[in-house]
Amino acid sequence: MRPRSAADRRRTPILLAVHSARVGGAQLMALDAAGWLADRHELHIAVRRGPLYERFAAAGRPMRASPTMTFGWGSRRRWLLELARSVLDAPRIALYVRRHRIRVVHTNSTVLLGPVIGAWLARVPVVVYARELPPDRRSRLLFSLLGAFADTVVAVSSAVESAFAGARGARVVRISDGIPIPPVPAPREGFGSPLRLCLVGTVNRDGRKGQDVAIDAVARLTERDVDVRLDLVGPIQQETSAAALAQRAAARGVADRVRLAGVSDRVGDVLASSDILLSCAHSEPLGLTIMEALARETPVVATRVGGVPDIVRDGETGILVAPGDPAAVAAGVGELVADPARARAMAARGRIDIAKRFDRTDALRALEAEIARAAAS
Ligand SMILES: CC(=O)N[C@H]1[C@@H](OP(=O)(O)OP(=O)(O)OC[C@H]2O[C@@H](n3ccc(=O)[nH]c3=O)[C@H](O)[C@@H]2O)O[C@H](CO)[C@@H](O)[C@@H]1O
Ligand SMILES: O=P([O-])([O-])O[C@@H]1[C@@H](O)[C@H](O)[C@@H](O)[C@H](O)[C@@H]1O
Repeated sequence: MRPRSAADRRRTPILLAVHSARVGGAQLMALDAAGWLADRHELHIAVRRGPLYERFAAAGRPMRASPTMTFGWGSRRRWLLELARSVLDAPRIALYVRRHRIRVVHTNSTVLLGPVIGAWLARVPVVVYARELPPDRRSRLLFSLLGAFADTVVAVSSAVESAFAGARGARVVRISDGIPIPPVPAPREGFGSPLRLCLVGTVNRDGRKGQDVAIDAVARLTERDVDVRLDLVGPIQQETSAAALAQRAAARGVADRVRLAGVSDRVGDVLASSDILLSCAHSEPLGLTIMEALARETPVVATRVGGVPDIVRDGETGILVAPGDPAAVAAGVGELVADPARARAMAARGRIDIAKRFDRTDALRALEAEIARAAAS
């Protein structure tokens, strides 16, 4: 057997638990962290099957995933069942942790409870990345449990940090997710005709990303004779939700202007070729697509919810509007279109600001430091 080198001894055995392998911000950020941690440590990954599974499995040693909790919908009975399943999974995790001498457990989402209790049972620290906002009382209870069992809670924004304000036990720190900053784009002239809007986000049953509001905003712009197209890009979780959006566009008379594009693995290109990104979320813990748009100097109109004001400086780097208000979204778009030079200047300032505050490497280094801190405790 090869003697362990000094570099090997510095490699900490870490178990990363990921809540799903579907395309979504919390999963993509976990994938990025997995690559970063795997280059520097011994990484084990608990993740279920899904479109991103192979990429996770390539980064670390895969193990069976833990059950998850759902947020904001479903019956009380279902929630209790999920809670019971999560708790019952904890001994399996504890056994794995002991057997593989794991030093830290890291979870990518607050919907995972089993690995947190499992680590506690095995007496190793847990670092929870909190990327959600609790929509109801049950989720707040879940946050209290996480706060009690975790060693460190990493909150992705000030809004998420506030949701852990009363948490007992855990150290709560804020590390916003970061993105790779692309090269400065070629200068663009004015806006396109038709005006190309896009909204990037999952189509799911709770309509959290506000695609409905974006469609209604398109209808209002059309009434004002603005020739506009809207691409709704993102995985479609329920066909019924997608059908409801298509129906809405038809009912507002803008079916030919709205396209449900489905999931894309080239969101950067979509953003770079759009005139304006709309972020119409009703609730948003952070909002990666806003950063991704600004990093490409694509102007942004976004709802003032959750962590979004952490990203967008209203009137300086983008336009913030009230949630659930299509007229306000349309007015925000109108404001940008009326003054393309100002819109470009805002987006250019946005790029500089994003590069300074939301750089991928800075975020990953900060996370690794928290994991190292926990391991040393
Ligand atoms: C409701 C909720 O909990 N939202 C949070 C969640 O994920 P949520 O899944 O809502 O993530 P975001 O909207 O922030 O980001 C989605 C990510 O998926 C990518 N994408 C999207 C569509 C597509 O077709 N292809 C694709 O690759 C986007 O480029 C982006 O990188 O974690 C993010 C990361 O902390 C936070 O910013 C969000 O506030
Ligand atoms: O449901 P799903 O698409 O697997 O996962 C979702 C993620 O995409 C999102 O990033 C997370 O914050 C949500 O709470 C949710 O869990």
